[in-house]
Amino acid sequence: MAQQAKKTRTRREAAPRTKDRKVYLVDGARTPFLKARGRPGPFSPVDLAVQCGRPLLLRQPMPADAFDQVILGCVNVVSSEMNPARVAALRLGMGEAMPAFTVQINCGSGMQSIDTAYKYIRDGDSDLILAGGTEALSHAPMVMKSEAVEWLAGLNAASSPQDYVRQLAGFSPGQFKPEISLAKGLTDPIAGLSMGQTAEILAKQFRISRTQADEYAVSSHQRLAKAQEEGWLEGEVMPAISPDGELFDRDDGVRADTSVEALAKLRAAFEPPYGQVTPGNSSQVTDGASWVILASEEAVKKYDLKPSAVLVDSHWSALEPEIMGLGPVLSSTALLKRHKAGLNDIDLWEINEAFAAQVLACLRAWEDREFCRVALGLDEAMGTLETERLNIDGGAVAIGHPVGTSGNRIVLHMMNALKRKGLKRGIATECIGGGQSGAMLIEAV
Ligand SMILES: CC(=O)CC(=O)SCCNC(=O)CCNC(=O)[C@H](O)C(C)(C)COP(=O)(O)OP(=O)(O)OC[C@H]1O[C@@H](n2cnc3c(N)ncnc32)[C@H](O)[C@@H]1OP(=O)(O)O
Repeated sequence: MAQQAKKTRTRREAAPRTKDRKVYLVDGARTPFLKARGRPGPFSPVDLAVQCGRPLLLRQPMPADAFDQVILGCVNVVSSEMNPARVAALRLGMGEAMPAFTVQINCGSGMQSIDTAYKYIRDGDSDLILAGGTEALSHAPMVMKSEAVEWLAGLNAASSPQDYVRQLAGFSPGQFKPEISLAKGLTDPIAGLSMGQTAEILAKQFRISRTQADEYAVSSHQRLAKAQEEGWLEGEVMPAISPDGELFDRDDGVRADTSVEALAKLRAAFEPPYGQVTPGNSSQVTDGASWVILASEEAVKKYDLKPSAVLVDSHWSALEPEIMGLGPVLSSTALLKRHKAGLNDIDLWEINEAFAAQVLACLRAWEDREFCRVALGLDEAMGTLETERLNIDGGAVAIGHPVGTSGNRIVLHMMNALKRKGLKRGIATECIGGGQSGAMLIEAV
């Protein structure tokens, strides 16, 4: 355990800041997260961003063109919507003069957009930014194998009938079996492991049992079901209406009636037959978008905004791709150290649930003295994070995980949950495929 943690690295600003302005999280909204059900869903990435962006902008006191820029995270950009940030900004009526750019850092994309906005505002470059994440995993394209592309290129380049016939003779139907880009995208190109296999590694290393992972998954569903029932997601989840008039008003992957017994029957998804990561304890493949509005003190005063929280600090870390799921331990511990806080000094935590076993491994890592000594440079174990502080309204196992969106969703939900419960400090953190991680410290105002 300690061995593989040696190569971890954390990032810190190289130059001293010239300005250090307060950055407010004003408001935000998301779509319901819609499970990908084997065919393209009703919304493209930009459709999703527009569905929740429009009601969010309409409830603000300032006009849509008052923003300085739009930043949007998206992993799987579709070719008809290149630079989805700009397409969304224009479709949202933010004006042709609105600068907008898209960021991609796998599952960190929706959090990276917030962090980039935070730094623009903190450093005095902007006053008001719309930062989001969007992903339509159900639209992930099927791609042709490179052999098929080469064969077609050869056919196209044939300069004589003989050449053409020779090329035709090389035809093999097997070359044309499409690759699903989603499965490819969820496989680490360096480690050659699917994201699910990286969770299997953590489950073994930190001795997470199948039952523990399944219990965690059941609790995620129960917490989300309760939040839906109690209306705690109102204002955060905006209904979406498809072009043919179908209304989507809640995260549709929730299974309120699931049980540990039902989950125990599911087959391992990534390492059958003995693996323990299953469809029931993995994050779901979903479509969804989320936005957060960030503002400087000047913008808050100018438009008489009522911010929910202050974004106090952020941190990014990197580690081996094979154990990418441990990333939250690194990035959030760096924040805790910088702010001289322990795990339970933070009122609420959002750790994105890529996999139940991966979240549990993070909790175990903090309890492991040797891991904390070698990987985190601490004398003692960090301790036990009280689970009633963690993902209090469910996580990606129940809600779903549109990869470019989730980092944004957890910050949005953190700011709303702190407000609802009258609590002060929260950390939102997530693992990132490729072996990275981001964390944000937020304080309610
Ligand atoms: C990428 C980064 O940068 C970092 C990261 O976050 S890594 C994480 C990225 N995301 C992923 O890797 C996605 C992980 N998840 C998956 O790939 C897929 O969900 C999976 C391959 C594990 C399963 O896919 P699937 O087979 O389509 O699952 P799904 O349709 O949800 O479930 C199959 C069946 O299991 C059963 N099931 C699933 N969940 C259940 C539950 N909670 N209770 C009872 N039964 C359940 C049901 O019978 C279900 O069939 P129905 O929906 O028809 O009832």
